[in-house]
Parts: sequence; C-alpha cells; structure tokens
Amino acid sequence: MSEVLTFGESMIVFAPSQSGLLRYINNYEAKFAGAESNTAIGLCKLGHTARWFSRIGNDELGQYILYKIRAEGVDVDNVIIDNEHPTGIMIKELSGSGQTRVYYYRSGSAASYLSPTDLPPELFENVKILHVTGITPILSDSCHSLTTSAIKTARQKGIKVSFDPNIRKKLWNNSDHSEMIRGLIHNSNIVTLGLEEAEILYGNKNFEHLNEILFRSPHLEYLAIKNGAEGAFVSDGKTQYSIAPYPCNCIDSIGAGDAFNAAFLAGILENRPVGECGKMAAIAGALSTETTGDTESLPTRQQLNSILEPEQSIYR
Ligand SMILES: Nc1ncnc2c1ncn2[C@@H]1O[C@H](COP(=O)(O)OP(=O)(O)OP(=O)(O)O)[C@@H](O)[C@H]1O
Ligand SMILES: O=C(O)C(=O)C[C@H](O)[C@H](O)CO
Repeated sequence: MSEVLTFGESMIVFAPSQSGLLRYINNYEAKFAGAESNTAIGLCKLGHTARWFSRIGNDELGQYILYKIRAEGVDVDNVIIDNEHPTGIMIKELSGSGQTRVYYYRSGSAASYLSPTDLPPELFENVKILHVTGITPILSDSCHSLTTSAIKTARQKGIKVSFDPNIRKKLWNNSDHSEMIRGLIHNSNIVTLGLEEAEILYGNKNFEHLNEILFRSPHLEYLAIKNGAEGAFVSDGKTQYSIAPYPCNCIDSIGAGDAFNAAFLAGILENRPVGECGKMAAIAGALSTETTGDTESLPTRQQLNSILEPEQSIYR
C-alpha cells in the first residue's frame, strides 16, 4: 500500500562522460530516467511510500530500470513486462555550463502502449495522492486515455490529483497540446509547473497573475511555479511565498523539477504549511542538480532535516 501512485515512461539514459557534442563522446555511463519514477524515488528517499506503474520491454535495459527503481524502495510490483515492444532510450548531451540537451529513442516503446485497462482499480486503495505528468498523455492515444481515466478514478475516490505539465517540446513534435494540458491542470488539486511552461500555457510569467488564473479552478489546493536557479513561488490560494533558491553546484538541471515535486508532495503528506513545502522542495530541487543522474543526489530524509534544522545534526 502506497501513499502516492504514479505512472509513466522510464527510460535507460546514456550520460556522456564529458561535455561536448556527442560526435566526440566515446564513453557513456548508463543511468535511468523518467519524470514520474524520479518523483516516486524522491518520495521514498524522504521516508514516504510510492508505487510506480508502467510497461517496460522484455529486455535487459528494462530489467536495469526495474532493479534501480525497486532498489530505492518504490513499489514496482505491478509494472507490466511487454514482450512485443522495447524499453525506451534517452541520450544526454552536456554543454558544460549546466545546460543539457536530450535525444529520445522512445517512439513505439513499451510504455507508449500503456492503456486504461492496464491500471487495476485496486492500485488506488489507500492512495492519498495520484501524481500525473503531461508527458504520458502525449506518448500515444492509449496513454492519453490512461491519464484521463486515472484522474477520473482518483477524483471518484477522493484522492488528490497532482499534476506537472512537464512540457517536452520534442515530444509535442510541432503540435500544440496546450488546451489538453490546461484541461488536466483544471482537474488537479496540486499543480507544479515551470515558469516557462506557465508562459506557454497561459501567455503570462507574472506570479500574482498566474496565481489568480490558476486558483479559478474549483479543485486547486496547492500551486508551485518553479523557476530554476531563481527559486520558486508557492501558494495555497490564501498565502503566497517566494522561495529563494538553495545554493548548489549545478552540473545537470534535468530532473530538478521532479525532485522539487517529490519534496513538495512529501510536505503536503506531512500536512505542512505551503511555505514549508516550498522550502523543502527548493532544497531537493537544488541538490538534485549536483549529479548527472536524475536521482542520485535526491536528498534523504536525514539530509533534508539537517538542512531544515541544522542545530539538530550531530556528525560525530
Ligand atoms: N541551479 C539551481 N540552483 C538552485 N536551485 C535550483 C537550480 N535549478 C533548479 N533549482 C530548484 O529546483 C526547482 C525546479 O527546477 P526547474 O525550475 O529547473 O524545474 P523544471 O523546469 O520543472 O525541471 P525538469 O522538468 O527538467 O525536471 C527550482 O524551482 C529551484 O527551486
Ligand atoms: O523527458 C522525459 O520524458 C523523462 O521523463 C526523462 C527525464 O527524467 C525527465 O525529463 C526529467 O524530468
């Protein structure tokens, strides 16, 4: 039984050993990534329980992903092994100044065949938050149906719906999915989005204005607008906070948003005020940038607590 249920595609990642154009890269390190499994891992590292659900190929790369996610304490028991389609692949290219490009080899992957019948209703039992991203509904029509049906089930069962648009323009492929994403936001209780995503979706980058627009939704309880190295803005509709960035040595910012989401959701599960949730989230987001993988530097509960309450940390 898990407090948080999430689903989506995770891929094997090849991270170059050095920065520069891929044509000059000879060595890669295998890692794994997926916005939803990153968030599930972040929650488990903070002492919460999370289940990640997906399809992976019946291949060694899929097994690698499963081993890694399971090792972090995420419940992967219901992941489907797909005999017909492969596990997706992502390759990173590092600029050397903290900017990372990604290349996807995921079209027709096992996860793109996820569909509503894959997700059994029992998986919603005792769940407090369903976390969904805007990546999944873009992958295929069946993934879109899965997303809407999961949100519908969560609503019927009184489970809070958490949504991050996670706009990946490479997956949008010159189509405009803004209206669909705005619809999902409108159906969510917790919305976490990047400031640039907010501009794409609402044509606006002003926190106050976005707060006002988004809280017109009847369901919204918590809002976080993420702004990379500048920090974030959080609101519960009554009180708004500007959250300062936590100092870090940023190597690769990909996955910072998922780290932020994990700690933000952890704060909500712990019934903390939104300002505290935002502070926890900003620390997790900053720390996650300190490695090229998405999850290695996600904070443990002990690390996070020692930053939040430094006087209580005893090192020897
Ligand atoms: N360089 C940085 N320095 C300090 N904090 C950072 C830095 N980068 C990210 N963060 C923290 O992490 C949060 C999330 O980062 P960001 O805004 O890049 O998320 P995102 O755009 O959703 O990322 P992604 O979708 O790639 O995971 C920020 O709001 C901030 O609090
Ligand atoms: O880009 C995607 O679809 C991913 O899920 C891979 C990464 O882990 C993700 O971009 C980080 O949020």
